[in-house]
Formats: sequence, structure tokens, C-alpha cells
Amino acid sequence: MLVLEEEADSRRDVLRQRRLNDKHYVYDRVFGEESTQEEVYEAVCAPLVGDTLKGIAGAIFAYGATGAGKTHTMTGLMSRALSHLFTSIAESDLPDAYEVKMSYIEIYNENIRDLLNPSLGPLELRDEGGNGPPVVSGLSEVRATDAAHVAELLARGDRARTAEATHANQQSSRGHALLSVSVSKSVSQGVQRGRLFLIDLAGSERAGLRARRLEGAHINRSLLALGNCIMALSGGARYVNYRDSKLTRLLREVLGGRCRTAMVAHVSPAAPHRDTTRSTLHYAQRASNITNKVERELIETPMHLSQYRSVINELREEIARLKTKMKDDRSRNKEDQQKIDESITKEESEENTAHLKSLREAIVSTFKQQMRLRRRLMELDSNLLGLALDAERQHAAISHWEARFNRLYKPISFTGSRLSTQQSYRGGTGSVNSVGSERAEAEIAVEQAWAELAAVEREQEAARSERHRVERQLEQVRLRGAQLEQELPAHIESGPEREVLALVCRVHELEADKLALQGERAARAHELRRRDLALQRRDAQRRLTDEIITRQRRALEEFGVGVQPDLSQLYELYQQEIHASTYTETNEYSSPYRLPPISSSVSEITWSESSSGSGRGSSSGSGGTLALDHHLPQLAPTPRPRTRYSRASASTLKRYSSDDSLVVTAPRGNDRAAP
Ligand SMILES: Nc1ncnc2c1ncn2[C@@H]1O[C@H](COP(=O)(O)OP(=O)(O)OP(=O)(O)O)[C@@H](O)[C@H]1O
Repeated sequence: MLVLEEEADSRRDVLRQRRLNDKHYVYDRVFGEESTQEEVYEAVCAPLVGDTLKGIAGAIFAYGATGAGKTHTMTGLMSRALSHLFTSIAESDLPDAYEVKMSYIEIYNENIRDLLNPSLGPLELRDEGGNGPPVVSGLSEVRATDAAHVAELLARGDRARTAEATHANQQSSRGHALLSVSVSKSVSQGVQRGRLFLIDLAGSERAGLRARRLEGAHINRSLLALGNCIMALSGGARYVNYRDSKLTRLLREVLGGRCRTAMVAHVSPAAPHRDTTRSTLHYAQRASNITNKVERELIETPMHLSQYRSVINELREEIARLKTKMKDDRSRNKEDQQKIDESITKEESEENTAHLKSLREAIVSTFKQQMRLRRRLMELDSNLLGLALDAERQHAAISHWEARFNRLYKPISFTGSRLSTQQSYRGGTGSVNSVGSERAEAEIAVEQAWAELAAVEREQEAARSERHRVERQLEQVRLRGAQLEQELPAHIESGPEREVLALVCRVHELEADKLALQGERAARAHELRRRDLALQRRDAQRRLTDEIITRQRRALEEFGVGVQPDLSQLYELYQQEIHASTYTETNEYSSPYRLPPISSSVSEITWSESSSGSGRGSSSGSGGTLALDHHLPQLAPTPRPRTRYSRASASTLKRYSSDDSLVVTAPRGNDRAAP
């Protein structure tokens, strides 16, 4: 518990004394002036380092006013955390299975700088879509090999930080520094990735120096955004606005994600800093109410890739075991070794050599057999994965065609439209034949897809039973290999025997390296196939979008509703975009779904301040009504005759005053609803 005593003045004021009590704040830990960095590290950071190794993300950020000691704390935590990390990895069962990478950035004046590569210009922050965290494009991620290497990287990064003297701190950090350490470990289901973020925030500062105003404004803006996020999260808000600053966009995962986060709030006990101290303590207390949902991060790899990894892991374990055997043998003292050598007669020695030779050949041959079968298994897995993608593709084709004919192309007459959807889409009554021919085409396509799917399923079945057979064979060969290796310990008594072991180790090592490379290649090939499928889906979605737009435009024309200039500009942009993508894909503009061209007559729209109109948005005082006095652009391929709803019964477009969204409202006195 930390107690913020009331100001001396208010204590003397007897009337106020009752109301203004000392403020009590309760935290997980409070460190006094005599606390050491080691104590802070053990209490705050050490547990998070342990989590990082288990694939859980952790973060610590230092918060507080300028000169309160944030950088002092974070520097101590960063170096201790990384050396702790490397010691733990070295002491683990499989130190080679880990990979540590780090990146170090600074956000200064809303610009992101790479502290490990400061010569690069400001880096962009890109949202990758979905719910994932944003990505700093072009950021260097350096593979860290040991604690000494990390210390050097950190020192390099710290030198690149923007620091200046302020009234409160001779070496004041003017930007927020974010160190990110990622620890990946190969496990049987994929790659387990733990991350540790160590964040040293810039302190807010009220100095009125003109040159520092902008900087201060940026610092305060991002800290304010951070404060808002903390308030929203601690209050259980459903929507939290992370978008106000780059800092909060980057810390999204840390603040409200799957991360175990600690905040170290720094305060000064000196009376002149009371206000900033109170505000820091308040934020810290709010922050301690935030509950994150911690999850282990596992990047799952496709089945056949995890197979690569598990084989590589097995091989590495085997190598470690064999090497231990050799070490045991070497540790035996020389005298013992001499005695053994003397006790072995010449015949025995020859016999041993012959036995050893056959043993070596048997081990190497079983190993080769094992590898052949393992490779066959991986081939089969890869094949099965490809077949699964094929099956998915056929399913997608079938559902695509069925959806088109069962829903979209079914003639539906809806109120307000004089034409059926089918006719409307086809651009007139004369196109029924073309619908018929498309239906026939679809039937053929669906039939082919079903046939293809059946063939794929047959292949899958055959591959699965072959896989089962190979798996059984592999088990037998592995058993035989293990029996042969068991014969080895009794014979490790001489140089040649050690050679056998060294050779077996080497073969295993080479095989593991080769598999790692093949695994990477397979991963890339799989990724390409997956993207290919995703592209096909996108393409199908785009075609549907085109269709929707075309139909909506026809409907607009049918009702005599004009197209507003900005909307028509959007149409044009869309057309250009499609043209560009079709051009690069096929080198010629031949999209069968291309949008109708937009004529220049669209801009003939007049504004009138009439307040007529009904429906949503009409209450807006500042908006006027668009009186549309123009024709819809010609629609391709067949121009449609104008309907009785044109011009005279022009619909009205209302503009909201609160935002810029447009609402199409039904024409007045017209009982037919706009589509
Ligand atoms: N616990 C501590 N023990 C000894 N010295 C400290 C301690 N905390 C901070 N200092 C010293 O106080 C000065 C200011 O600390 P520091 O630079 O860490 O502040 P800061 O909060 O990062 O400030 P800014 O926001 O301006 O960057 C430094 O010289 C630092 O070495």
C-alpha cells in the first residue's frame, strides 16, 4: 500500500480535514527508495521470462513523469531479462530447439525508428487485416546468439535513442522505446512462440520551450491515448480506441490482448511533484484493474511440416544421446583405458574389429532404411495435404455454381420492380436463352466438379492406407535400429568404436540439416498453394461485388435515381482498379464482368435547400436535398429503355449532418419502395 498524504495546508484546515483524507493506493508491489534493481527484476520481470519460454507473451512498461526513473528501471530489466533468458535456454533439455530474435524501436514525434538500424528512415505501421497486431514494415529483427551479443545490441539501440536535457532530467528520453524479444521453439505441433515486450515510455513534460512543444504534444498525445485505453479497458468498455496514436496501436496486444502485462509506475516522493504523482498513481491503479486473457501462442504448421519437425527433433535427441556416450567414454581415465587395452588379446581385438564392422554396416543400413521410410511418409502427408486443398477447391466450385442458380438466378419478382431479378440482371427479356446456356454450362461444371471430387476422395483413401502401411514398416525398422544401438555401449572401448559412433552422429546430423531445408521448402510450397486458393476466393468475391454494383446501378436507373458525383467517382475508381488488375493478370482488358462505363453527364446535379423528403436523416438541419436532374450513365452491354420512374419521380438523397453517409429515400407519395 502506498499512502499519498494530504498537503500540509489542507491538514491545518480543520473543516476540510474530515473530508480530505490521505489517499491510499493498493498495488501488487510497492518499491521504496532503497529497493534494488535486482529486487524489482525478481518481482516483476523474472516470472514473465519463464512464461516467454513456455510460449506466453509478457510485457512490462515503465510509466511516470520525466526524471522519475523509467529508463533507469527498464535498462536494468532489459539486460537482466535477456541474460536470464539465455541461461534458461542453455539449461533446458533442448537448447538447440530455441531461436531468439529481437527488435528495438523508438516512437518519436509519431515516427517509428529502428534503433538497431537507425540509418533507415521512419518506418510505416501497417495493419495486416483481421484482428492481428499491426506490423512495422521493414523493421530489422536480429537473431540474438547469446547474452553478450544482446548486450551489444542493446547498447547500440540505446545510443540511437533520442535524448535531451530537460528541467527534470539531464538525459531525458524524448521518445517511447519498445524492445521486443521473441523466443521460438520447435514443438511437435508447430512452432511455439513466446514474446517479451519491454517498453520505456517517454515522460510527459511541461517545459514551455518552443522547440519542444511539438515533441511534447506528441508525447502527451500518445500518453493521453494510452491513458484513455487504460481507462476504457479498466472500466470494461466494449470498444477501446487504440487508433489514436502509434503507441497505442502497437501496444494493443500488450494492453488488452493475450499478454501478461506488468506496469511499473514511477513516482517521486517530493512535494512539488504531488500532482504528477497523484495522476500516475491513479492511472496505475486503474491499470491494475485490467484483466487480460493469457494464451499460449502456437503457430500451427500443416501436418506434413510438423512431421518434418518431429523427425528433426528425434534425430537431434539421438545425436545428443550418442554424443553423451562418447563423452562418458572419454572421461574414463587413461590408466583404466590402458588396462582395458592390455587385457584385450590380439585375436579378441581382430574379432572385435570384424564385429564392429558388421555392426556399423547394420546400423547405417537400418538408418538409411528408416530415412527412406520417413521420407515416404512425408511425401504421403504432403500429397494428402494437396489432395485436401483439391477437394476444397472442388467443393468451392460446386457451392459457387449451386448458389448462383438456386438463389441468384432464380426468377424472383419483388414489389417495386417491374422486372424479375433474372431479367433485370440479364439486361432485358431477350436474354433468357443466354441464362439457359449459362445454366447448361453450370450443370456441366458442377458435374465435372463432383467427378473430380470423387476421384480426389479415392486418391485420399489410397494415400491413407499406404501411409498406414509405411508407418508400420517404419516402426519395425526403428525397433531394429534401437536394438543394434543397444549393442554399442559394451563395445565402446577403443578408438575405432568411437569412430563408429562419430560416424553415426554425423550421418544423423546431416540428415537433420537436410530435412530442415526440405521442410522449409515444403512450407513455402504449401504457403503458395494456400495463397493460390485464397486468391481464387477473392476473385470470386470480386465478381460478385461487380454483379451487385451492376444490378444496383440498373435499379437506380430504373427508378430514375441519379448518381451523385462522388459515388460516380468511386465507380470510376473501381473500374480503373479492375482494369489495372485485369490488365496485369491477363495483359488485356477482357473481364466478362466489367462494370458499365460512366458518362460525364453525371456531374449535372443541382443542390437545392428544400427541406422536403422523408425517412431517416430528414431531421438533420444542415443537410439539403439533392434534386437530381440528370441521366444515369449508359449501362453496358445493352442500354435499357427509360422507365416511368425516371425524372418526374426522382428519389431524394439526404445527407446526414453528423456524418457523411448517404441514405436513399423513397420518392414522396410513391408507395413503391426503392430496392
Ligand atoms: N532508483 C534509482 N537509483 C539511482 N538513480 C536513479 C534511480 N532512478 C533514476 N535514477 C537517476 O535519475 C535520473 C533520471 O532517471 P531516468 O532517466 O531513468 O528518468 P526517466 O523517467 O526515464 O526520465 P525521462 O522521461 O525524462 O526519460 C538518471 O540520472 C538516473 O540514473
